[in-house]
Amino acid sequence: MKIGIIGAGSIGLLLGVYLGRAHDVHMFVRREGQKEKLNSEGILCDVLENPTPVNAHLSSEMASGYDLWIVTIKQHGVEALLEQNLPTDAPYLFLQNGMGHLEKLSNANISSAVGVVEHGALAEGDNKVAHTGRGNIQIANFSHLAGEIVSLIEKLHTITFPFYYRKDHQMMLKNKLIINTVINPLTAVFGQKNRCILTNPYIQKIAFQLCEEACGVLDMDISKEWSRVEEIAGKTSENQSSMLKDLKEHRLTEIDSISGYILNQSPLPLPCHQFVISAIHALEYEEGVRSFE
Ligand SMILES: NC(=O)C1=CN([C@@H]2O[C@H](COP(=O)(O)OP(=O)(O)OC[C@H]3O[C@@H](n4cnc5c(N)ncnc54)[C@H](OP(=O)(O)O)[C@@H]3O)[C@@H](O)[C@H]2O)C=CC1
Ligand SMILES: CC(C)(CO)C(=O)C(=O)O
Repeated sequence: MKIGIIGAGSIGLLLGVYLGRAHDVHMFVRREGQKEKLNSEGILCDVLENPTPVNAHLSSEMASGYDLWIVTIKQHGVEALLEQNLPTDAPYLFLQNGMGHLEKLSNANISSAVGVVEHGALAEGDNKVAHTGRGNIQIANFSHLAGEIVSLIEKLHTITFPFYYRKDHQMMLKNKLIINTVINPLTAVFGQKNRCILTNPYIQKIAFQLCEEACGVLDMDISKEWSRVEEIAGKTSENQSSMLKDLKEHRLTEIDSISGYILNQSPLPLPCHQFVISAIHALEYEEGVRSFE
């Protein structure tokens, strides 16, 4: 397949390095320097022997003639991307954490699928990625893709880099959202690795309260979801969450489309969510990436 990947950060590079071994992969980036590096050196990954050659372009150069677009930019960039004049002859796969993008997608004139990434990845420069946690990517139809999605997944799937089909996009994204709304803000506020959810009883207590609030809003079973939070915190215990990494690298976090999404869905006040959102905004302010509104 001819695949366009929009965004070459941690997840974009990870997809590029694996998919580029079997497909004609084109990376769409916004910096000329990154484009040149990708074109001349390909993508390197710590667990793969050779670099994967790819073609790179500026994202302003997106054109028709592709079989699939994969969007790996952060949530807060999705709106601006959708305002571009996007090619409409191929489907789009959106891999963002959170659920803030769904409303924007339902108003866009494109066929789309949404997915959750259960790999850990860390960009180490413009064309290098560390594959820090092996997992899979789950995909569900969002709009106008009904039968097509299964054959897309069959083409993308390999044993070393698996893709799976999920029937219900809401359930898939809600499961991931609960994990992110509990683990991400707490690890970022306290500057701790994911294991703190299990090893620090004070943090664990707040984590459980966040989980309870989120389950109430999303109508999920607290005991099942809490067990999943514990399981993921255990499996990723040595990871720094993406929110903690964003703050350390002086970038805006995805707090508004993760925890903010849950708060906005709730008819009742959610004190723990309200607090962690304000705390992350305060940390973003200290990093110089948020102004006071
Ligand atoms: N990293 C991980 O392990 C996981 C991440 N996710 C999710 O995946 C998504 C991507 O995360 P991640 O890869 O970590 O994020 P990164 O910040 O590492 O990468 C995002 C990339 O998008 C680029 N970008 C932004 N806007 C545009 C644009 N308009 N055109 C082209 N490129 C653009 C940025 O470019 P520039 O460098 O120029 O700023 C950056 O390289 C997020 O929603 C995250 O929550 C989910 C699970 C795990
Ligand atoms: C699962 C988890 C919490 C792993 O770090 C993640 O998705 C993230 O950091 O965004």
